[in-house]
Amino acid sequence: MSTGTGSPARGFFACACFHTDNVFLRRYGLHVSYRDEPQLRRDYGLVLGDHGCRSDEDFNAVLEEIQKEVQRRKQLDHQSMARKAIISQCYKPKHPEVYVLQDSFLAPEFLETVKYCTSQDADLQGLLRRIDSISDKRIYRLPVFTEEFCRVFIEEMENFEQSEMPKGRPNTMNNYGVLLNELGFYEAFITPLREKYLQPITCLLYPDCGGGFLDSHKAFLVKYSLHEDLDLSSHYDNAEVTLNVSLGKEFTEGNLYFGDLRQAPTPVPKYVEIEHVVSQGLLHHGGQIHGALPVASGERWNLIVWMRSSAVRNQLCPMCNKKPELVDAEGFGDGFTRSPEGDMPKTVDLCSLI
Ligand SMILES: O=C(O)CCC(=O)C(=O)O
Ligand SMILES: [Fe+2]
Repeated sequence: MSTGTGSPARGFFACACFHTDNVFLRRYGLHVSYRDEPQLRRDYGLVLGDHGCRSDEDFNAVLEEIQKEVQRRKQLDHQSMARKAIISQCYKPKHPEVYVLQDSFLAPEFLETVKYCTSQDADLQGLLRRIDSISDKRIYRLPVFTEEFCRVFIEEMENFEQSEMPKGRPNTMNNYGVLLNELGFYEAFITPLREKYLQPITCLLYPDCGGGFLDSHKAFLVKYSLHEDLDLSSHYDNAEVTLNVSLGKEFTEGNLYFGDLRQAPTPVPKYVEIEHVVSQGLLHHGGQIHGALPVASGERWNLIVWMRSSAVRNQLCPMCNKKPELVDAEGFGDGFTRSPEGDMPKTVDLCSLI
């Protein structure tokens, strides 16, 4: 199902768990699932207590936070589409040219790597000679954009931020940043970036996790500064493969850290800390537990592309670990499709990483 032609995405769904699972409680830095109050007390009473939620008042505040978040999620698609319509009618871009991906935005080394990956004799060993393997966790660093493109792209995002346009937030954990779908960046930028440039690379790096069968994404910018979000709690992405590109501007600290795969947590996780290199990107498995340390000064902007493979996630929703219960959604939804039983591509060996 390609949308590389610029036609809107069709036939994608979300999983019903979006309305119940992985609700982030900011003040305790915890993710919880919620069905009703007795279930919350039963499943999380102890761990909430350990995190300082002790009085009835604390517990009621938690309940209120969860109900507000669930309500927000129920209205999310509708509100996002409404914002997108207003933005497409009323927003005046400062740099309209950045909305259509050009080779000139991309680092020459990245273009070379893509060229290699699309050549007939490309293999993993050859690719690994061209990109940096950062740890044994299958995290890789590679140049992606030119520095000039990063500068202009952030300028465009700041122009949007300073405009009167309605703005959503990237996810429960990031309060600042930009949802690229609402700004109209998918059709001519993110979709071709995924299909034409990233997939040849991820196909070699993550063949066991749908890296060769990516068919949708969620893309956004995150922003950290002393007056806004400082850091990001530990989490895994709703993605098979994630691209995280450092765009600038000037900042200190704010390193990323990576632990185990969500499917294989060890009793004492070993973390690897990774610095940002402006204009370079990291590719990692979406299920790798990770977070970001606080920035100490300046402003940090990163482009995040959560890439999804329906062939993989139709079997098991990564957020609830069950067969997905499909619910209608706008656009790419959360990347699930209603596939006839057994249409999984033969070569995808369902993330057998346990
Ligand atoms: O802060 C970052 O660069 C990482 C963001 C991230 O992991 C996410 O939004 O999923
Ligand atoms: Fe993440």
